[in-house]
Amino acid sequence: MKKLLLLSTGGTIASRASNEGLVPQDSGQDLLSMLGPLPYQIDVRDILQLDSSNIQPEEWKFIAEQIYKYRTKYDGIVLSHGTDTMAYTASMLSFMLQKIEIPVVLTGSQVPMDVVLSDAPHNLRLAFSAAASCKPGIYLAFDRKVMLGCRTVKVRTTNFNAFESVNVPPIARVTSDGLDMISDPGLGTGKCELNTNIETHVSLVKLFPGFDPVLLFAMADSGCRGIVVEAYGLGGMNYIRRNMVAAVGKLIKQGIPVIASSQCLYERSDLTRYEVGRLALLEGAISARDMTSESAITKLMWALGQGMNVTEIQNFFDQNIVGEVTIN
Ligand SMILES: NC(=O)C[C@H](N)C(=O)O
Repeated sequence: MKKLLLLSTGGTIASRASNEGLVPQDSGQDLLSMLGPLPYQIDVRDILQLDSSNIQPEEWKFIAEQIYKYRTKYDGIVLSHGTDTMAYTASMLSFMLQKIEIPVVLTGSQVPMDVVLSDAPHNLRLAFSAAASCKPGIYLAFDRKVMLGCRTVKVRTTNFNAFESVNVPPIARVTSDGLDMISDPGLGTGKCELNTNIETHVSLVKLFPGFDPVLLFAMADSGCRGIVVEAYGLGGMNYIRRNMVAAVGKLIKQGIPVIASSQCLYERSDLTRYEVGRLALLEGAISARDMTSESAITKLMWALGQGMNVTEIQNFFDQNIVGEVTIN
C-alpha cells in the first residue's frame, strides 16, 4: 500500500461558514474523515490554517521546507491549499524544490468539504491517486485533471473547472478506466536540493493604454529589483508619448531585469515579430515566451534570490528549468 502524506494549509476546502464569511477551520484529519476510506496509508500534518489570499513568500518557504523534510518518508505528498493563490504556490514550489524525488500534488476546492455537493471529495481523491501514481514533480489536481503545477492558472472564480493547464496538455485526466496519463512531465531526476532563497521586491505590471512609465521608476526607487510587464499580444510596448520601450532600457541599464510576458493567456510572447516588440528586445527586455505570469514572476523572484545579474537572468529565462516554458 502506498504511503502518502497530507499537508493541510487551509483554503475553502477546509473552511466553514461563520459571521465573518468562510474561514478555514477543518484539520487535515477532518478532511480525511469526511472523505471516507482510501486504499492508501495516509498520515496527516496541519501546517497552516489560512485562506490562500494570505499565503505569501514566508509561507512558500515554510511549505517547501515541510515537503523537503518529509519527502523521503513517503511515496507522495498531497498539499491541500486555497485555490486563489494555488497556481503561484505550485509555480514557486517547482523552483524551490527542483528534482523532487516524489510526486507532490496541490489541491483544494471551490466549495467547502462539509457541503453536500462540494467538489472537495473528488479533488482530494484525485490528488491522492495522482500522488500515488504520477512521476516525481509538482502538480495541481483539480476537477478531474492533473496538471504540471508551473503551467497552471486559476481561470474561474466559482465554477468547478477553476484551473487550466496553459499551453501544454494536462498530465492526466480521470476517465472511466481510472487516471489516464496523457503527457510526460519530462522532468529530470536526481537529488532534490531545497533552495528557498528568493527576492520578494519585484513587481508584475499589466500594461494598459495610458500607463505612465514613470511609475516603473517610482517602483525602482522604492527598492523593486525586477519587473514582469504583461505587455500586449506578442509582447509589444508603446513608445509614442509615453515611452515604455525607453523606460525598459533605462531600468535594465540600472541592473533591473524586465521580463516581457503577454496579457493573452494562451500561446506565447514573441518580441521579434513587430517593431513594438523588437525595440523592447533591443533595449534588453527578456521574453517570457509561453510562461504563465505566475511562473514568470516566481521564476524572476527565484533567479534574483540566487544573486543572478541581468545577463544571467536572461540566460536563465532562455532555459526550461521545471517544465515552465517551451523553448523554440
Ligand atoms: N476556493 C478557495 O480556496 C478560495 C479561497 N479564498 C482560498 O484561496 O483560500
